[in-house]
Amino acid sequence: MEKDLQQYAHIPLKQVTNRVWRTYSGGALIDRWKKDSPEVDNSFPEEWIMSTVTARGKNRPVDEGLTKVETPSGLLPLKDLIDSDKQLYLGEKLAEKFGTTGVLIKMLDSQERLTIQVHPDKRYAKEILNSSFGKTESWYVLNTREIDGEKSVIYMGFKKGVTREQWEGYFYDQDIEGMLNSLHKIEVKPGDAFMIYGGVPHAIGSGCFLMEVQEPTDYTMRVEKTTPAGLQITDELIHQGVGEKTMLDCFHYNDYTLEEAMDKWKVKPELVEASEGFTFNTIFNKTHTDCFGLSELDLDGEYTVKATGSFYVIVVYHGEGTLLCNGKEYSYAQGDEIFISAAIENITLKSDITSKLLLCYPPS
Ligand SMILES: O=P(O)(O)OC[C@H]1O[C@@H](O)[C@@H](O)[C@@H](O)[C@@H]1O
Repeated sequence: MEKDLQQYAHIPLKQVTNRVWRTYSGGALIDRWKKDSPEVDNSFPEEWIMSTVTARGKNRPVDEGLTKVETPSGLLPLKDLIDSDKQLYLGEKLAEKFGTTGVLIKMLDSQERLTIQVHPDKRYAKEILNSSFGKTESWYVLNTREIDGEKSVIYMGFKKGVTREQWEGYFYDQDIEGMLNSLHKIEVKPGDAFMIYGGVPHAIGSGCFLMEVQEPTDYTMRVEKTTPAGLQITDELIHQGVGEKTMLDCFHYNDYTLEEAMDKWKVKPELVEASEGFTFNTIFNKTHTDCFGLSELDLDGEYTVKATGSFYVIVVYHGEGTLLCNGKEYSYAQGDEIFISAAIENITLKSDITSKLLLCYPPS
């Protein structure tokens, strides 16, 4: 069996749709991107991509969040393939250092504002949650929609002058307006990119469709006990079992002006390479974090992606074409999520329809 599973490290692997339950509603723009109809907003507003992480929700299926990929012998959990030969699938360095992919990728579409929250940094994750990963994350805005006349915004970081004492007061009083007013509110548009480091308070507003590349955990500390739509959040989802006091330690109580916050966390995509048939931009890279990376390839022709020694993931935001891998041609189309294992040498992408391809990378 192990040997059988190893053979799939030499072909591009596409995953099947993998929607995950959350406390907020959304997802219609994920349906649009996937060309699924009808386009509906419901409690499955996230698509988890190449995930070997299970989602933390109350009374949810035990394997929720885990990716299955299409292989010539049917659908198989990505985790089983990787576990059959970590070096082959992940690459030597990752196999040794983490023994897992080290990254989680998501498409997220909010119909309502998400609750105000924070994620652990590595130190908190280790000391409090006994996890070698925190949940530093990144948002690359792909599309926006106005909902009930509200522009698409995000909330990020404490405003200048906000103190821990104030924040704790708002939490114990459940003063949501007080909490929202303590954070910078930023209108977003497609192409905007933000790093959300562990410890930084944040909330995604309604009408945001974004790609999120992040550390591979589902640790979210929520400070709102009722969601904007009125759903009661259980204690477990508020503090992940560590208690409210320790939950409040997860925040970094640093305050910034809006300008400082934007300088720290808003990321400008940078051109790496361009020719007549393609433009290759880096969005998130080593200058922002060593936890993951994201690049964007706009293709109207041909481009060869060079092997890096680690696996990577191609997400087709739009377009259509072929992927040449180990002498064989495969097709790609909008909505595809493709795992390219470390065992695969260079691949060549050729577009039939102008394409936007998002390349997601594991820790460097
Ligand atoms: O707290 P809920 O509504 O479940 O949302 C949790 C979501 O929050 C976002 O800010 C991101 O961190 C997502 O990765 C996460 O899934």
